[in-house]
Amino acid sequence: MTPQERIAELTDRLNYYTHQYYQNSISEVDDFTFDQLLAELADLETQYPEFRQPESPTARVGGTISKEFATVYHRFPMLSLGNTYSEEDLIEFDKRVQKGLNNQPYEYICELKFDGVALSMTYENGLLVQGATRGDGVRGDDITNNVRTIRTVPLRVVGEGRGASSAERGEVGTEVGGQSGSQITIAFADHTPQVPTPLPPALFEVRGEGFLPLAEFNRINKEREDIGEPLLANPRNAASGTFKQQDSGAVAKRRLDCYVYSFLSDQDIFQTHEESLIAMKQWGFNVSPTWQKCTNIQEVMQYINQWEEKRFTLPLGTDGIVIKVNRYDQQRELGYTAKSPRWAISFKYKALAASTVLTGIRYQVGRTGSVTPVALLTPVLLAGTTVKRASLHNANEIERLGVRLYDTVFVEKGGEIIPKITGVDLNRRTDQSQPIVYPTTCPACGTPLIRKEGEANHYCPNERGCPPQRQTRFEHFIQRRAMNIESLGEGKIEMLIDRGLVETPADLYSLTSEQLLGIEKVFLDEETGKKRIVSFREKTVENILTAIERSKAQPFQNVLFALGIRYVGNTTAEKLVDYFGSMDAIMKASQEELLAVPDTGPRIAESVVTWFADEYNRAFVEQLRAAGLQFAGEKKVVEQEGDALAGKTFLYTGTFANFSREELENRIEANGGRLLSGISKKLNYLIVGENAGPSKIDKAQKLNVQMIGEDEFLAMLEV
Ligand SMILES: NC(=O)c1ccc[n+]([C@@H]2O[C@H](COP(=O)([O-])OP(=O)(O)OC[C@H]3O[C@@H](n4cnc5c(N)ncnc54)[C@H](O)[C@@H]3O)[C@@H](O)[C@H]2O)c1
Ligand SMILES: [Zn+2]
Repeated sequence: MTPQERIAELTDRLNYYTHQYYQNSISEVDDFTFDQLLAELADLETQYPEFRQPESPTARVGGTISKEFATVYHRFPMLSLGNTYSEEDLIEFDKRVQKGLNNQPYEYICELKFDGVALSMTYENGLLVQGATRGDGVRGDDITNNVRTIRTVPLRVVGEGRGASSAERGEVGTEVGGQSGSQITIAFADHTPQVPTPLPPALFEVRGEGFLPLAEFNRINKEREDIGEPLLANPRNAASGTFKQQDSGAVAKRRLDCYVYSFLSDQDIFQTHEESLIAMKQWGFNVSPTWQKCTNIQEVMQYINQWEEKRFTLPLGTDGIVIKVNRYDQQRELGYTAKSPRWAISFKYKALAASTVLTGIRYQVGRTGSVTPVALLTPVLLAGTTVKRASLHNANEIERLGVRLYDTVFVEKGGEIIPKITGVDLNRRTDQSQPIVYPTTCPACGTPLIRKEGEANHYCPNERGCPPQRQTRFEHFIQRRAMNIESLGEGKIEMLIDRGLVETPADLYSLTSEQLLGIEKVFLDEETGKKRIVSFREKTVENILTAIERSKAQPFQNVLFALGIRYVGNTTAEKLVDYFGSMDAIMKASQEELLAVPDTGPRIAESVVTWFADEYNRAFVEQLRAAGLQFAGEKKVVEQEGDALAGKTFLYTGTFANFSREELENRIEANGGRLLSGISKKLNYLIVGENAGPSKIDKAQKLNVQMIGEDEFLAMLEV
């Protein structure tokens, strides 16, 4: 391949990855590979500037704007950061800074590089007036409504100091619990203000990283697994996808967070970046306490080393550190390239890897029957924890890696809690290695596995008889958000099933204390080899039976969720109850009727109809009814106000001064109108609010749908 061809190829490939990454929140390659290809392209372009493509990714900020949101122009460009993976590069950077500043003294502020989505937030007279994405650096998407859902982003900034927290005072002992099981104590640097904190100016902007906390990411995935939804790939892409959603109600359900790391204003109220970090914290912004001032590059190196492993204890994913020249006048002196500031750089950690032997594979069967292979490894130390397992996702992944049993494999720890296998050390493959034969039958019950068109996972179709599926169906049923009988956890269900006391969760309601008293089982912890005895003593039995009895009062919405219908999570259950009001109405509903429920698509509708069509499931439901569970809820009654909108269909976009989304929907229905879920020829009116989505407006124009404002809508109601 000639350099010219390689340049063209790299440009295309990198632009494609960039599009996938920013537009579709998908990483087709890992960041290290991406950065290497980008560096290769930059090198080639320096050598052969004549072949440089006009759309080269080397001089542009990666993202773009999308049609779903209104476009905003940034007051100050939102740039990228130069990045490096080596100490040598960092020393080079330091030399450039030194030279650029003509050997004046300077200091750095080091921060963690948070792995999420860059956000810009503008405040006017203390109020949050705009939240935007970085976009192409010049223009971004107006996602104000989504940014407002972040609880740690103040909607209003009052200039009073909030007083320093213990972390800011540099006290040791703040606990950060990102990793399951381990609590590490971290000492943060001293962030005591050196100068009095000024009041915030009338107009200013803060920038930060919007992220999905790891705990939240895991919670969401656990829920998705429970109802049979595909899992989110990683916290960064999940955060990016969430910020792009239109429905800020759905965004609010994922508890996003934001660490703020930069301040911009026309007024010079700070001399240094450090002052701004301290002040933003005092004004009520969420500033991570992990930053530190370093007086030379050696101290920067120490900071880097110090955080290499410790960063895994933080509540979010981080992929490196960011080094910034502290003084603003010096930042100005150093200036910018087209893509990034010359006064800052990021140092990215190479993913922490270790090599170990794959000793076996355990195939786990989930509630909805999906089979997931888990790699069993010879224990190895990685980022401060002993790793014995790694995720392998599915059969495709095993094939992609070409991994065999007893191979030496590389395991890496990225942002996720469970490490993953990233490759095979072929040099160390021995005669002992054996191909992995993916099971064709369920490892738990022997039923032949099936694989649905287009799905990566294999399933065990024996929903009823398969022990782990049965077990997890109970776990689903007793969880707090369902029937709330959590006192049955810790192996107790297994014991009841083993004894033949229960077959389905409905059988719980006929348990008696005579049946339970005295049951005992010894559990052996595989990892520690410790024994644990669970026995049903008088007190335990009493607690369990009381909890079962009490669960009969759980609202209908919880009961519907507890049934364990695929794709029917908590939110969907709530919507179904709002719409139909009772179990009988839902059981009778046709696919079409179900589709009329807000946010219910064909996948859910089909799943509900199929589930209730099954006699076994219906018998289960009847048993629950006989036990006295709540089978009806509050149907959301829309009190009719009139019929001014009768026969007319509506859809809305944007936000409104007089109504919330819900109020607007209620008013439409209360006046005889009907809400549609998308723009089609059937739509009569599109109500356009503030920050309306341009793509909806485009489509409405094309289909000649009448667009009205909030006032016109109100006027229609008056008739
Ligand atoms: N895997 C892929 O397919 C793929 C595709 C495109 C880009 N990428 C990744 O994205 C990177 C390019 O993205 P980029 O241009 O956003 O650069 P970047 O992510 O390397 O650096 C800039 C960004 O860092 C973030 N940041 C986090 N903590 C910060 C802090 N304390 N201070 C300042 N900024 C902080 C900000 O969001 C800022 O916009 C590449 O290096 C690559 O790793 C990956
Ligand atoms: Zn099975």
